[in-house]
Amino acid sequence: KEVETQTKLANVVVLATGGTIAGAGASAANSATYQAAKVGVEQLIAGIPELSKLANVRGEQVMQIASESITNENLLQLGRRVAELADSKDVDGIVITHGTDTLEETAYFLNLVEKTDKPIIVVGSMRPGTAMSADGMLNLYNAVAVASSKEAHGKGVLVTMNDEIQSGRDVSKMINIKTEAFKSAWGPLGMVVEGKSYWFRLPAKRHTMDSEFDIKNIKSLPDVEIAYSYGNVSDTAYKALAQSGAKAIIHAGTGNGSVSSRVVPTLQALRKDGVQIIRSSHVNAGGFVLRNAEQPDDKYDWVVAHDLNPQKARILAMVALTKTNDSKELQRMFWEY
Ligand SMILES: NC(=O)C[C@H](N)C(=O)O
Repeated sequence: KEVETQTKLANVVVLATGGTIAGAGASAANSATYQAAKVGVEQLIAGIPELSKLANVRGEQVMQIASESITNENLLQLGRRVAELADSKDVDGIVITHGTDTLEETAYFLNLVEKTDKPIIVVGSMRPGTAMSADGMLNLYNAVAVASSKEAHGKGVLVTMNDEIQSGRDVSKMINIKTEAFKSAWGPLGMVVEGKSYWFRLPAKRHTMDSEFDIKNIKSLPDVEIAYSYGNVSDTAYKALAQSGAKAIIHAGTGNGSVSSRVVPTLQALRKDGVQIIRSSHVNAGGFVLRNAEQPDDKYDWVVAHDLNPQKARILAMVALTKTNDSKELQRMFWEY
């Protein structure tokens, strides 16, 4: 009987990339002072014997870095490995352990470019495994639970943090000191409790199987940079980014992606020179940027990022620019993804 249940378990691969979930501190009291990316994937898996009841789990160490240091090359490397595994009939679900600083970027990237309906779950932790009340163990357990479930198929790339199942597209790190750190302006898709998932809503935006992007066709990612806005902002950063070769600049604007009158002429000129200008918002709980509100985007030929925060807008812009440099097409993509 036991053998029978064993064979029915899903095959889940844990791709480890580093982060605090693989972090280690000097003492159990060190919840914030520690080194990220120290513990290997085998040790992470071995630390949760209960995983073997959920799935046949094996690990692969893809990289071992703190996620603030992730590069476009790292993203492509990870994306390609995920695609290979998703193509394998021996793999039912994929979990990626990741630092939380750029977790939302990687999750959104994979959501755009992986052509599979198999579950892909990105997970991290806010405290290292050596700390009191470390959250990584349960987050990873929940990730494997969702990755091995039938219900997670076709829902795009997901993130399991703090018992919630979030869409990789929507979720963002909102605070860096609480375990309740990851939120979406539009709410979680579901919850995981004791290894079982409970679903409440579905993602509405195009993703994975329904996406026009495919990691297999992406050789490299173009340079897209972000410039932050605030009172008394100057145009220095925008000019410097364009000069260094940025194909698009994400304007991390105030409010509705508004642009200071000191910066508008520079952004108009940069657009004339061929740089795509994409207006997003850095407001805390989630921006909502509309075309021709605050600025005449039609007239200036700018694009709006709608509800994507600046770092997510950078991801979509890079992926989109591998297909087109037409601002109308870019705008369509920003509405659809
Ligand atoms: N909580 C974390 O994972 C933060 C860490 N700096 C990282 O992103 O790798």
